[in-house]
Amino acid sequence: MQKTFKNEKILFAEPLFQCDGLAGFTRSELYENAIHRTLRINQLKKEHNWTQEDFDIAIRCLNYEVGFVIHLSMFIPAIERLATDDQKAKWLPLAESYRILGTYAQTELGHGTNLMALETTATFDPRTDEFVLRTPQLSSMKWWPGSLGKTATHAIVLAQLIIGNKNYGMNPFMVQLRSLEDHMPLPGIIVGDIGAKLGANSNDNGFLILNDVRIPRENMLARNSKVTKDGRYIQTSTNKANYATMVLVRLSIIRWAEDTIKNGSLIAIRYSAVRRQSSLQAGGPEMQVLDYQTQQYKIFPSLAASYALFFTYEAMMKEYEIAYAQIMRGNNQLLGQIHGQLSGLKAFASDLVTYELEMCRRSCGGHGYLKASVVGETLLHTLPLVTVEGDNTVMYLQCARYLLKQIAKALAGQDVDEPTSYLKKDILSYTCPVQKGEHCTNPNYLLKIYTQRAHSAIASVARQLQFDLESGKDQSSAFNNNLVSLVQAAKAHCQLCLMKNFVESVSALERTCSENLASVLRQLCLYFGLHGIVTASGEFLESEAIGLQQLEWIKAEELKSLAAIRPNAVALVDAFDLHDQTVMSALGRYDGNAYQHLFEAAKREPMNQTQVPPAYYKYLRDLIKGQPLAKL
Ligand SMILES: CCCCCCCCCCC/C=C/C(=O)SCCNC(=O)CCNC(=O)[C@H](O)C(C)(C)COP(=O)(O)OP(=O)(O)OC[C@H]1O[C@@H](n2cnc3c(N)ncnc32)[C@H](O)[C@@H]1OP(=O)(O)O
Ligand SMILES: Cc1cc2nc3c(=O)[nH]c(=O)nc-3n(C[C@H](O)[C@H](O)[C@H](O)COP(=O)(O)OP(=O)(O)OC[C@H]3O[C@@H](n4cnc5c(N)ncnc54)[C@H](O)[C@@H]3O)c2cc1C
Repeated sequence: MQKTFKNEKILFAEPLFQCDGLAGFTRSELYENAIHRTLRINQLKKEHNWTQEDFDIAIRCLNYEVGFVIHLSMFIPAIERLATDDQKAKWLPLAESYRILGTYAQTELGHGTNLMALETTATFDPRTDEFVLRTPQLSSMKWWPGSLGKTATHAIVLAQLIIGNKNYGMNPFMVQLRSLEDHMPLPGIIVGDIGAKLGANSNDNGFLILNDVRIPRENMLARNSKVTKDGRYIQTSTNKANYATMVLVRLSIIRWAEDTIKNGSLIAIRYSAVRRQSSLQAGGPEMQVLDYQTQQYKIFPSLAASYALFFTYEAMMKEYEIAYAQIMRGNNQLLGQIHGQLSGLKAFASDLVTYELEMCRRSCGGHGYLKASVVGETLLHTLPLVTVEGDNTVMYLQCARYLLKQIAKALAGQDVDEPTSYLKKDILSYTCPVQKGEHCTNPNYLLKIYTQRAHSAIASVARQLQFDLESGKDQSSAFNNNLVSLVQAAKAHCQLCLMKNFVESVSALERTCSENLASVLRQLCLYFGLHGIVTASGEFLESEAIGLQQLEWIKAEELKSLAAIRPNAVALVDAFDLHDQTVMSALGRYDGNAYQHLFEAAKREPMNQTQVPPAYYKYLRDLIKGQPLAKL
């Protein structure tokens, strides 16, 4: 599942990467430890001639609990996508050698989603051939960018370009924030950390106020648009190309989601295999909780999601690479497709894993509430994925916007993109392929059902929008009246994408892998499809992709699938090939000794380093001895 990291032994031989001790760290210690880790991984990369992929896998092995995440995942990619060749030649070597440390400063205190309303300005001053950057009011200050608080020496600042009295919209500007001599903020720069978060507290997300900060004209990243010395704005590519960095990160978030749900399902399944509790026969032996149908119903969806997201990430990475190669050659034909696809799938993947991680946590009972189980920590670290790189609702709406354009093309008899080719079909010619119970065991039949449900959802909201417009509603009112249905249509399309990628990937694999493995993967794919229909049965019925009889057969087959998966459940999470130090969980260790590891973790608890707590001498002693308490 994860390209086996041949360097795992090297990495985890070092105490720095042994994760048990992170509990109890202060924010400053977490921050420092994260920086130390990234720089040490960089040294290991050089010492052992690791590839960039090895470097990336090492970071994933540490659950991204490293420093410079935005420098690596946004600042450098933004230079690669938004800078001219000359600017790349200047800035990339500095960034790649960590001589400058960067962030991507787009979100403001007052705006994150609505980029058109960003308040930071970059005003061209022809007298000095400079831009003057300012955050004009409180709500304008940059707020959230990772590494901005205490680390970044430079920021790619997204600001409204002003020339004369005209606003040319959001453009990217390279701004130095701190001295490279003493790390002090430069004149006009007020910068700091925005404070503790629910998780990811090793990251110094920060705020930035710009008080008339002057930068040279050549600091505007000018691949897609530039300003001439005499103040003319020249656009060399669509301004949507300035959004390219976000598209890449949305792809990375799908893999981040895959990594977190693999951790969660591994912890839940391994613990459920060793935990014995209660028995079905009076006086009988206690059962492995993994044998309870309800426990399987709780956690097998996370197992199936792990594989579904793995296959979808692999497929979308290929789709992105094709699109990006064309875009970097100036051909934006696939820009809309890749934006629409990745907006929706980033939202769907992060929604899916945050829900399933909570189910994994709950499945561990009381121990799921201990930090040492790590499943709760994993959820806390995953929660931002529903917001970062675009709030999920807004991302679904971007996907829906793309789907509306595609169905309009389909209905006009024009070509449509491959991911939406199903919209060309005649929706009325559909017949549910499941005409008897055993048909539910055919993933291809289920795929047809997903296709019809998605097609129906998109067609239905398109019709409703058209009806609202023809009834006299203006565009924005018609849209706002249908936002919920638009989100629903986007989710239907995304769930179809996951199912399609799962079915096609297993079909390709079975041509080369053993029949045993093929049969296990087919079973998991079938379960993923059945469960997805059951959990959204209302929409599948509403779309007439299935009827009540089919739903009855599908529900029965889903429960049978649980029992079929049970014998392979532990092997399927072992197949993730995750090191204990990656999972870090006392409940999910490969040796299965959950109770011993829980107790070891408890013994490491700082409060247990002394038998009698300081509070005894302050409060408890007199209380217990019946002595009057001093004034508190
Ligand atoms: C080493 C470690 C690895 C770790 C890997 C993971 C790291 C994760 C770290 C994450 C840290 C977090 C970073 C951030 O959050 S950065 C800030 C992210 N912010 C956003 O995403 C803002 C969301 N808002 C928007 O994108 C836009 O405001 C929005 C799309 C909602 C609206 O755009 P706009 O205002 O321009 O208006 P329209 O909707 O009309 O769109 C106009 C046209 O532009 C097209 N479009 C929009 N976005 C894109 C895009 N990204 N790419 C391409 N095209 C885009 C849109 O389709 C419209 O086109 P048409 O006119 O043809 O329809
Ligand atoms: C951990 C973390 C790290 C981050 N790192 C960075 C970074 O490095 N760089 C950076 O620039 N930013 C960063 N961000 C900011 C992030 O990109 C924004 O928070 C995100 O884009 C959401 O925008 P917002 O916060 O303004 O939410 P809002 O858009 O204000 O969302 C509030 C509510 O309004 C709804 N809403 C908003 N617009 C619409 C609409 N058009 N239609 C329907 N509903 C709508 C949303 O669905 C949501 O329910 C980070 C955020 C977090 C949490």
